Amino acid sequence: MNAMDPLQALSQREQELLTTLEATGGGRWTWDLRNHQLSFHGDFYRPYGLLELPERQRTAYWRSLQHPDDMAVTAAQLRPVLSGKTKNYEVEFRVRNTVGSWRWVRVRGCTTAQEHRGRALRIVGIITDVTEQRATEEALRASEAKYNTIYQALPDPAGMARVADGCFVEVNPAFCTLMGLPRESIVGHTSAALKIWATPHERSRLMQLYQRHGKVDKLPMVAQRPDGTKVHGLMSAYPVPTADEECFVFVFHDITREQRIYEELQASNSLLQQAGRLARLGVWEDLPGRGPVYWSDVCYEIHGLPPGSPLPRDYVQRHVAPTWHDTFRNALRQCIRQRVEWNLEIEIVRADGRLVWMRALGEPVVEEGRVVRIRGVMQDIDASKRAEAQVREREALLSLTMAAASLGRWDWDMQTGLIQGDVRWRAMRGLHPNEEGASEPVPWQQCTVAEDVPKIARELDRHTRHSVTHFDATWRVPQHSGGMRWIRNLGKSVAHDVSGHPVRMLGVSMDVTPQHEHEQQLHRLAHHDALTGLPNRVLLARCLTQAMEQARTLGTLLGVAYLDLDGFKPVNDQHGHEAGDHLLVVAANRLTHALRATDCVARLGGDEFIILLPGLHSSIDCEQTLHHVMEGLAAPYSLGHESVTVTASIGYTLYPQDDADADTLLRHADQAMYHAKQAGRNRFFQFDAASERAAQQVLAHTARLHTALTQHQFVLYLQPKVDMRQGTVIGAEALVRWNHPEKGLLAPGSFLPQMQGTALETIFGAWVVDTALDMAVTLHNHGLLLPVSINIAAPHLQQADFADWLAQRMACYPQLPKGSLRIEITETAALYNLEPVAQTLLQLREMGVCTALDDFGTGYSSLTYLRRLPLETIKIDQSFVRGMADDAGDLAIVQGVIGLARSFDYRVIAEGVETVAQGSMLLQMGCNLAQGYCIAQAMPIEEFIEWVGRWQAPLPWQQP
Ligand SMILES: Nc1nc2c(ncn2[C@@H]2O[C@H](COP(=O)(O)OP(=O)(O)OP(=O)(O)O)[C@@H](O)[C@H]2O)c(=O)[nH]1
Repeated sequence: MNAMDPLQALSQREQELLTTLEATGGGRWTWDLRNHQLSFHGDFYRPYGLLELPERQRTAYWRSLQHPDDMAVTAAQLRPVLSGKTKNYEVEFRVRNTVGSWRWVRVRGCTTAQEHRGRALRIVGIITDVTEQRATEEALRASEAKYNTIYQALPDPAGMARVADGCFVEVNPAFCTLMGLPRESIVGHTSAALKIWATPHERSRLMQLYQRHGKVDKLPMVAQRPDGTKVHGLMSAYPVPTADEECFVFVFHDITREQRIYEELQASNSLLQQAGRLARLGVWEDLPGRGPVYWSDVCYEIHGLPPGSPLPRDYVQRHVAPTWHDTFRNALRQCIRQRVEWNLEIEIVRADGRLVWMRALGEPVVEEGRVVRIRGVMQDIDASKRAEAQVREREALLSLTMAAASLGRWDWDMQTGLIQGDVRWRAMRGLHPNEEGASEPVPWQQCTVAEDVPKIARELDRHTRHSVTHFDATWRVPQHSGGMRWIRNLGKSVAHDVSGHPVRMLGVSMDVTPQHEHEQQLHRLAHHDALTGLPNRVLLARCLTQAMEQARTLGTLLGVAYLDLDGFKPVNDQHGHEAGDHLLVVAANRLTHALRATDCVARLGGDEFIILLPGLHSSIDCEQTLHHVMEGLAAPYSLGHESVTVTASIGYTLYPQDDADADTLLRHADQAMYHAKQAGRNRFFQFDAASERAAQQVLAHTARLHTALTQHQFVLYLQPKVDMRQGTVIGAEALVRWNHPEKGLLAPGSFLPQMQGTALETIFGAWVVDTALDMAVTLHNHGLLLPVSINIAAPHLQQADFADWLAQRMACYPQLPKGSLRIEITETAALYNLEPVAQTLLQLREMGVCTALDDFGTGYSSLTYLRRLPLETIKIDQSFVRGMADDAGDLAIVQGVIGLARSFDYRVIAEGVETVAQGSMLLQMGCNLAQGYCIAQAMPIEEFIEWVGRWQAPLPWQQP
């Protein structure tokens, strides 16, 4: 190279620099501040149209091209350069080129000349277009901001770490939040130091995979927070190229929530499984054309297969009962073709061959318009199905039974009071099954007659309060035909409200009309007399109780009358029993007609009736009615061609004047009736309380007598019987005395009559016999072979075994010779049936016991007795003996008796001989035997023995 002069070299150098500058696209400028001259060099200024302008216009034009927004910045940058504060100047601003586009230019300048105070005089510089560079920088800045935002806002923990030591280089806020640490505490530390992983093994696993594959993709890892809680996540790590050291960026995707949902799902799935097992509900899945692909354990159990065993390929063939093959296949087919759910109850064949009922439900699973699966549930319903069948069978049986028993069924809504029943129930109501509205519920009150409603309401009320018991009510149901049926209804509550009251009752109805009629008939029979139809004793008792209560309540009198027909027996005897019956029926009718409707007449039996007359005010009221009754009864009764009359004897009493109980009232009326009979019949008597009291006294007296007997207060005295002519003692009559502890010695007249007809009479008789026999023995022992006579009451003698009984008594005294005991029977005593008495007397005679007829002449049947009884002696009654001296009649009787005795060949003895004259008269009439005060009074046996030894007959008797 040739050497150049320095100026040439400098100019060349300048040219080279300018060329270099232009090659980079830049331009050069020079600013002469002294001359305010701005010079532009280079092609750079061409696109701005500057070089085409004359030199002097260029500065202003250039300024006009600048963007107004950048003016202030440009000026601000320039100010310190101009003032000389600084020499270098750099500014970027926008300039519009000739096509109107804004271009960014960077201007750099440097002060090359200054005045002495430092102010710039000349500045030179270059200008380059930096539009592209700024665009690139701007894009980079935007990208950086974008990524930073993502990085910062990323919800997953992320960061960068060194591969070499695992130190964290950068971490995002999510990472800090996860760790609960500030960024500064993390960056620069290793995961091991921070104990980020649940186990050290976690990190080594991560690093191994990273080393092996150069990255890690979604590795499941478990991190832990400083408080020890575990965080499940998926770790991804990628290498990041950095200048100086090998790093990787990582993102840890927190899957705690997913994990929790997964675990919850698993838990609920296991719960579902458990619920399925409990409900015997199995879950299954089928693939179309392939059959089952999944069965839960319950499905296996239902089919009797061990859980987990291979699923049956030919399910229908193997496990669906043949009768259900078509149904089941159709359901599956329709499910696939028409995408419809199905629900079947079918029988399946278990592995052990047993047929069981199963319910199966299926639904199609559609994906991309195609049924890809069928899933569903199955349930073992065998038990309920069989129970259902049993219920159906029972129901059928019940229906059959109910039909056979003609029972109707009903359902009673106790809240609304509506009742609804089946066909038979409706038929009982007289409704036709096809009748319009027949099956509609009706108010229960419409099912019966108004009279029965209160009774049913009471039963309903009772049942409501005690619903454990049955509802049981019988009511009447009117029929269209006009009749009435009796329907019994039995019910049981089946539902209750909160307070336990029944709200619904089910029950049955039965037609009990025949039973009811039968019952009524029985009731009639039980309470009425079959012959007359009048109330009987049972119904009377009820009526009487009611009438008594009514009388008490109303304060009126109740008449209770006892009526017995007079002379009814002869009607029977003469006209026959049927005629008697007819008369009774007519009499009953007459009685009914003679009485008021409120009165009551009942038949006790035979010809006895009771009349109840309520609402009376006095005995006059009662007697007026009874008069009327008697008149009615006394009218003639026609029996066939004949006509008879009967009368009535009535006794009555008035309640509560006679304040007795029902039975006693009847007894009182009966007693009064008895008195009416006694008084001659065809009359009525009111019950007399005074005579009742007297009767009571008799009873009390009898009791006293009984006590006296047991306390040995009775004694036998002996009254001698003598032969007046011979002056000899021929025997003694034992006469009883009561040695009364207070009243002294009482004669038999004061106590024997009260004994008559009572049970005591016989007991007393036994005592008399025993005592008399004792006395006979005593006499015998004293050498006195005298017979002792005792008085025997007719009832005692008439006892069937009297003779045997007496023989037994006498057998106790074997030492007594025959004839030691004699008996005397009073003819006034009623000897009804003479034949047996005659037999007894014959038997006695054989035993050596002779019989005397006492008080002869005072009775009516004396002659009959004499003729028919085997007697030995007759005794002339003392009343005739006492009167024979003054009364021709008595004398005639005495003579007659003596004559009769002679003709019947009886001995005759006179009683009550009180004077020697009477004895003489008797002797004259041919009666030698006598007893009486004139001879001796009755005396104790000791005295008697003594008396016998000293007695002598009065002289007049001894003369022939
Ligand atoms: N025809 C008929 N007679 C009966 C019936 N029941 C009882 N008797 C008879 O009725 C009679 C009633 O006897 P009494 O009352 O002593 O007969 P009476 O002739 O009225 O006598 P007094 O009552 O003493 O006046 C007896 O002969 C019974 O056999 C019956 O149902 N029909």
